[in-house]
This record gives sequence, structure tokens and C-alpha cells, in this order.
Amino acid sequence: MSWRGARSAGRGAARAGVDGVLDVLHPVLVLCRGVRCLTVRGRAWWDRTPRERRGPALFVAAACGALVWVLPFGPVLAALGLLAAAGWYGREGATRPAARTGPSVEECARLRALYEALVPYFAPAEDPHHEPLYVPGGAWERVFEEFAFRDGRISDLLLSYPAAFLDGEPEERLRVERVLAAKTGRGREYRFSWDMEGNRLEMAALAPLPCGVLARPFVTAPGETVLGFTDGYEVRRTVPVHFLGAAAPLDVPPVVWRTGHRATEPHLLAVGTPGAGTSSLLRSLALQALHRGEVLFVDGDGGGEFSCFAARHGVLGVESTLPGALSALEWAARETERRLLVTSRARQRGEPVPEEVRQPLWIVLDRPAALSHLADAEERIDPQQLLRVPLRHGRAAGVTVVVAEQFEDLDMLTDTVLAHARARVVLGSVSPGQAGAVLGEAPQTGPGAHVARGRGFARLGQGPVLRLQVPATPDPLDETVGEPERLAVGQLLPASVHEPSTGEGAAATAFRVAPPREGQAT
Ligand SMILES: Nc1ncnc2c1ncn2[C@@H]1O[C@H](COP(=O)(O)OP(=O)(O)OP(=O)(O)O)[C@@H](O)[C@H]1O
Repeated sequence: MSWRGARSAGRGAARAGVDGVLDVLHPVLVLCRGVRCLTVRGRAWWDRTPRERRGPALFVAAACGALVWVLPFGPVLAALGLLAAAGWYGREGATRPAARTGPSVEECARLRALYEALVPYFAPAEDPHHEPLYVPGGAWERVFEEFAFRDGRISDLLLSYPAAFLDGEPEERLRVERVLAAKTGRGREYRFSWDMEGNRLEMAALAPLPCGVLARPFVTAPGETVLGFTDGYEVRRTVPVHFLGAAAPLDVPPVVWRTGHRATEPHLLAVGTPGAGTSSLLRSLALQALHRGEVLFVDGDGGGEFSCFAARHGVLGVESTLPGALSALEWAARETERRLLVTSRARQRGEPVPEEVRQPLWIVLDRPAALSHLADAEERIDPQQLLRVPLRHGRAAGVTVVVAEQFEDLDMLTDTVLAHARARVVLGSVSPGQAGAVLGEAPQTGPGAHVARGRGFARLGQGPVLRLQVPATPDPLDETVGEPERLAVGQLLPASVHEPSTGEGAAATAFRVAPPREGQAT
């Protein structure tokens, strides 16, 4: 036998040996695979479980473990059960995604149509590859790695794209996202995750955020304000929330905005389409602010949106005329300076900052453009100019400014407002481009044509763009709104100044909330 023959015989024997060993070890490999699969599922369940439920879950698991230990043959039976589960989950094909197992003819047609629509975007002009991923009439099965359907429409999709695609260019990504959103069904919101290293794009159609959240005292720490509610994949923390018609509260992820001395975005700008709910957002924020501080309202269009707050404990004023707004904002500027002075003097002396200066002061300004227009016509100072001191120095002085404006009058806002109000909210049915102009980054898809009231997006500074649903906080004097919502707001209003005040202030009594539960921090 030549040396070549001897070498190939040796290789054959080695392969047969390896095959034999793999055959012998096959059950062990299946069990290992099963144990790994069970571990992954266990970890995913643990991550999904809200923090407050982890303790009780651990306790139940420990109690079951103790019970099994004391039962006759308990440990042996438990080990056998575990082996059986590992064997089941480790068998061939157990971990294969269900969605790959067979779309119907109609679903195949939808996937093919989507593939063809993507060809112009993903096929480079001169593709050097022998078998390009995207060609007219090509195989969608090669690129759509995972998919799922909901109500006959594609709801989840994982696709691969050629490395030559310019995924670093936001416009290129946006073009593809628009095609996917248009072809998989308009009127829904989507989340797109670009894996640029692996050349993969994941798309998920998002269910609408729940509406009908009633105004209630939310469980927050001092300096925290709930803007509204968002998706669980963005925010891990939850707060109990009461929904209209529901008997018990549900845990929902909040969008929490932090104000005060250490806040990175101490002031907020909310922009909406007419009737989208910006005034309701301001009412919701004011109700929370009144829990621990004082609020000054300036109602630019004089619609009486905040008249329910007039003459209540903690409310410094509700101004809806130009002279009233000017004198209120002049006072607010002086008060900010006074607070700064008192704070710095106390710090110089090494004394604690007096309590009256530490109490938060909120300036809530709805539709300043209307007042600016009036001031211009009457040749008086623009009220927005008076906001300069609170906006610039409010953080150190414990003064928070909240401004709401409509899209049409956005150009009337001064540069100071735009520069300092870095917490942003957009409400209403607007395109991703319009929302992006306010938020500094466009959301991946805009809401559908008909969005619920109080729905939109929020972005805190340079953070991610979050979907947002504001709690229903109508004017309690507005009889066109349902009674439960109005009652919920009415119960939260501080007591009238005409009623005798309780010792520590009616506002504080009316807004008493439970302290944050342990483990609820973000
Ligand atoms: N989050 C919400 N949930 C339920 N209803 C809402 C919500 N926000 C607003 N609404 C309802 O939508 C209507 C308009 O709300 P609101 O006055 O707050 O809007 P707006 O943006 O201030 O409009 P405009 O500036 O035109 O007055 C009201 O009837 C209000 O009750």
C-alpha cells in the first residue's frame, strides 16, 4: 500500500472512530442541549418577571424544593423529571422557530411581494456576487430568516441584507423602514432594530399602547414626574396604574422625568396638534407637581383650561391675560433670582438650604405663542423673554418650566425656550419627520392616521425616543368628557383656599402617595 492509501485509510478510521464516539455520547449531548435550552428559557422568564414579583417567585421555588426534599423518593423523582424535561427540550428540532414551519399560500405570497418590494433597495447596481441575495424573482426564503403573522399581516420579521447596503446612512435605513411599514400594513407602529455587524434587520409591529389610564397619584420618588406610559422593552420599571373600568390596578412601564437640582433635563417642551392633549398633559404634570411644590399657570390662549386650579392650595396663580401673564412671569424671574441668592448664601455659610427655597416651583405655560403675538401687537415685552432667568437658572433654584405649544406656532418659540427645554413630548398624528424636528431624532414610524388622544412620543435629552400615552386628565369642568375621568381629576385637586387648611397643607394631604417600593428604581 502506498503512503497516500495508508493516509486515507487512517483518515477513514479516525472519522469512523469520531462517529462512533458521537453515537455513544448522543444521549449525553441531547441532555446537555436540553439543559442549556431550559437554562435559556429560565433566564428569559427571570428577565421578563417584574422585580417586585421575583422575591415571591423565589420563595415559592424554595418552598417547592423543600417539599420535594422531604417527600419519600422526592429528590429521585425530581431528578428523573428534570432529565425527562432536558431530553424533551434537547431533542432534534425542539428549538426550531415555529414560524419557519410552514406559511400558508397566502402568507407566502405576502412574503414574496415584500421581498420584491425590497429588491430595489437592497440590490446594489453592479452586484459582484454569483448569487445575489436580492434579485427580481429571487428566493425570499434565503433572506427572511424568521417571520410571524398576526391577523393575516406580517407582524415580526428578521431579514438579512447585503453587506454593501449603506446601513450607516440614516436616509437609507429610513427608506427601507418606510417600505417595510407600507408593505406590511399601514396604520400600525413598528420597531426596527438594525444589526449592522451581522447585516440583519429585525422588524416588529407594535400593539397600540393602552389608553384609558386614569389620573391617580403615581408611585414616584421626590423629583420624579410621570409623563405617561410606554413599552415594556424600553423601560423595565413599572408602576401600578388604574384603567377606566378595571377593578384592580395594572403594572405599566412609565416614562419618568426627573426635575430639580440634579436633573439633566430640568425643563420640558410639549408640542401637539390641535386637540391632541397637550393641555391634559400639563394638567397631569401640575397635579403631580402640586403634591410637593407650588405651581404658577399661564394660559396663553385663555381657553380656561386651568381654571379648575384657581384658588387652590399650592397654586400661585392662573393667568390668562397678557398683563396678568407679564406680571406673573416677572415675579417668577425675581423669585428665581431670590432663590439663587438664598441658596448660595446658605452654601457659603455651610448651612442647609432653607426649606421654603427647596420647595419646587413650577411654571406651566400653555400656548406662549398667542401671548407673544399679543405682546408684539401692543409693543410690550415678549413673555417668553421673561422666562429666560427661570430657564437658565431654574435647575439650581428648584424652578421647573413646562411649555406647551402647537405645531403651527412652533416658529414663535424663542431660542432660549428651545435650548433649555430639553425634555420633549410630541402628541398627535404627525409624520416621523415632524416629530423628529421636535425630538431631535425621528421615531421609527409615526402613529397611524387616527391616534388616540394623549398619544405620541417622548424624549429626555439625548435618550431614546419612547412611545407615550398620557393619562386621561381632562378639565373636571368639561361636561363633554366622561364622569369617571373628571371625578378622578377632581379628587386629585388640592383643597380650595377658602376651605380651612389642615396643619401640613391641604395639597400635601390630598396628594399623599405611598413611598416607592423597594426594587422599583429603574
Ligand atoms: N390622554 C388622554 N386620554 C383621554 N382623553 C384625552 C387625553 N388627552 C386629551 N384628551 C381629551 O381630548 C380633548 C382635547 O384635550 P386637550 O384640551 O388637552 O387638547 P389640546 O391639545 O390642549 O387641544 P387645544 O390646544 O386645541 O385645546 C379633551 O376632551 C380631553 O379630555
